[in-house]
Amino acid sequence: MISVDEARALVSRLIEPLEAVETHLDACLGKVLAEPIVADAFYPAGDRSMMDGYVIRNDETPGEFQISEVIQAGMVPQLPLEKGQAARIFTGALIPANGDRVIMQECAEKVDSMVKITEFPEKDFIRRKGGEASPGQELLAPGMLLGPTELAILAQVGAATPKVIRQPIVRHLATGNEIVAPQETPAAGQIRDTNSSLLAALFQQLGIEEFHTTRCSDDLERMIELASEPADLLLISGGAGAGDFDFGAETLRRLGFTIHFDRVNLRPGKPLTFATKGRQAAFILPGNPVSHFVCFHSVVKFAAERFCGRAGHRGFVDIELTDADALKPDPRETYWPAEVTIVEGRLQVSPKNWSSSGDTFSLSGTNALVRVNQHNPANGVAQTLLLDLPGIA
Ligand SMILES: Nc1nc2c(c(=O)[nH]1)N[C@H]1C(S)=C(S)[C@@H](COP(=O)(O)OP(=O)(O)OC[C@H]3O[C@@H](n4cnc5c(N)ncnc54)[C@H](O)[C@@H]3O)O[C@H]1N2
Ligand code: MOO
Repeated sequence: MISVDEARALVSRLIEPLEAVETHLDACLGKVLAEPIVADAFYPAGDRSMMDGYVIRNDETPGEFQISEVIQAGMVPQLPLEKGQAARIFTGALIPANGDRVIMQECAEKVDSMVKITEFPEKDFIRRKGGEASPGQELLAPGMLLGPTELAILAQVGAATPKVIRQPIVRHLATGNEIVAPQETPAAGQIRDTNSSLLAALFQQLGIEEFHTTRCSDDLERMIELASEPADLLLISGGAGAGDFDFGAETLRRLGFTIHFDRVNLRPGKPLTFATKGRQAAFILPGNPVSHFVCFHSVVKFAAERFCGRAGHRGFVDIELTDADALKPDPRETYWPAEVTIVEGRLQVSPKNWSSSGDTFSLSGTNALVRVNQHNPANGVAQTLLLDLPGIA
């Protein structure tokens, strides 16, 4: 049985980021840049006013100035400033030739075609040509995760179809004769399928658009047929164990996958299985929903991130624990569902009360996992994996 860290190391070694594809800017949020982005020009392209006001020369003293022209943002100034002149200017407009400083309109008084300026502030209120970037300067490096601010930068330099790493196509099979759709009423012995909704939402949260899910009975031939559909990442829910009707591993073997591990020192989620075939990867996730949640956050998410070219951090942070007795240690490394809240300006983590890995209800409000080794965390502080930030809607 391997550790979670060993499982992640194998996943990292065996999964390669997918190829780069030109993608429209509107579809780039959450994707990883595959090329350097450089400035296509000087930014700003010319000296620009930072204020609405009047632009004058440097060799002036306070007094009255003749207004030479009106320069709106988007216009090209027509007249060089002569001594004794001021041009009316607006925020973002180009500074005319000989213009050295902008006086805010609050410090000026316009009288007909003249403007009276009694005082010159120290600051010139001009954004200088090339002050923010010069042509060819690298602004975004390959490998960068594109968030809203990076999209603004791409837009500014006209990179409307940057190359980003393609996202994986994820195919999910929820297996089991006992599972029925959420809108159905289960007959005796049946249960509603919760894992498909859970995984679909987790991949949606990850920003992965192509998540295809199908329910399937414990029927090896049917599982092979469905698992042969095109996918970069194949997920089989249930059938991870060694029971007579656990066909997950056999499905993968029959499709030519190599199984790299089928047991992880993880609670819940011990029978988590990982396999690859060429550049394809597959997991069999133990059927219980809490196991699904934990397997996703400890290993499966990391695999999806690798495909996307993301770094896949797993930053445990030490957080004050409210109820250490609720944590029941086990020989396996446990990832305990928990809720982090902000109490009087500090983070606190409260373990959820879960009785078995089938207890979906105990996951309500979970936004963190607490790592519990052989013993309960000492000194009231728990190693906590934040899945979401508390207090952010
Ligand atoms: N003799 C042993 N039995 C079991 C062992 C073991 O070591 N020896 N390990 C246990 C552990 S730990 C786990 S975890 C499970 C793994 O089971 P499987 O992955 O084979 O999953 P299933 O048996 O198919 O299902 C387990 C459980 O989850 C329910 N389930 C399945 N699919 C769904 C779904 N889509 N939505 C909601 N619930 C689902 C299923 O009905 C079962 O109750 O094996 C233990 N047994
Ligand atoms: O590994 Mo199982 O997921 O504990 O129930």
